[in-house]
Amino acid sequence: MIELNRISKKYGNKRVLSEVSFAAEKSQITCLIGLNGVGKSTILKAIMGLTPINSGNILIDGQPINHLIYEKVAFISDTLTMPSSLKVRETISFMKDFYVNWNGDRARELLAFFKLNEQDRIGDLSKGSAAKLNLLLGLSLNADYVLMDEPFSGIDLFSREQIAKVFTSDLMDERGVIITTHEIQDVEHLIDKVILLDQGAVLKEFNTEDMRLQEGKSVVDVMREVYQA
Ligand SMILES: Nc1ncnc2c1ncn2[C@@H]1O[C@H](COP(=O)(O)OP(=O)(O)OP(=O)(O)O)[C@@H](O)[C@H]1O
Repeated sequence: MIELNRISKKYGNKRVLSEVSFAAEKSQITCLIGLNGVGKSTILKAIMGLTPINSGNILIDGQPINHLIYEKVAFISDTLTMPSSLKVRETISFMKDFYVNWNGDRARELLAFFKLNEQDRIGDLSKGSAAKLNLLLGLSLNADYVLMDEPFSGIDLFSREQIAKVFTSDLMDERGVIITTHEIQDVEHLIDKVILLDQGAVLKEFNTEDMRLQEGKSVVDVMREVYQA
């Protein structure tokens, strides 16, 4: 389980996160939702130890963040950070050399599933193909948890459907996933838990199935209630 306990974060004098607490469990997809600038990416970066927090703590399987984080947690940011001159094949080869937990079979599987061409240069990839490659690179790590920042951003309908399919495949089986997205209708049926954020704080947290069964409300219904109140 990834646990955030009352974490707060300031950039300079600007408070971005205020005592944020939630837990994301294995075998579940937890979705962080909030308007632009509410602090979703900052939360993911804090979990990865990429940005220091001012107070609170983060535990991964009961342990504070340590140097083994990259073997336990894969972080798929919203942009592909590989040099544009590299080919897809070279990028995959780089990952294989760099990460001890690289899973070559899974990479080949995803390469075929996304119909990516190994000979294409990163700089020549369309936005959708770059997002798919980014996903491939993150999901080909044998990590217990996957953090995804806006995997659907600016991507066409069919590519979004293809990416959403990966969420229900055995690639995700036991993993704990935390995703941020504005494209809630693409993932509504896939997510287990929602954390609604506003001004750096948790406004509401709920299990999507319980919400449907007990109150007959979709995620969008709850968002309307909460944000338009
Ligand atoms: N390195 C930084 N230095 C200063 N301020 C920052 C930095 N990174 C983010 N911020 C500010 O922190 C706030 C939260 O940013 P963050 O990127 O976490 O929001 P977000 O919810 O992911 O936004 P979006 O939905 O637009 O991706 C914003 O006001 C942003 O301007």
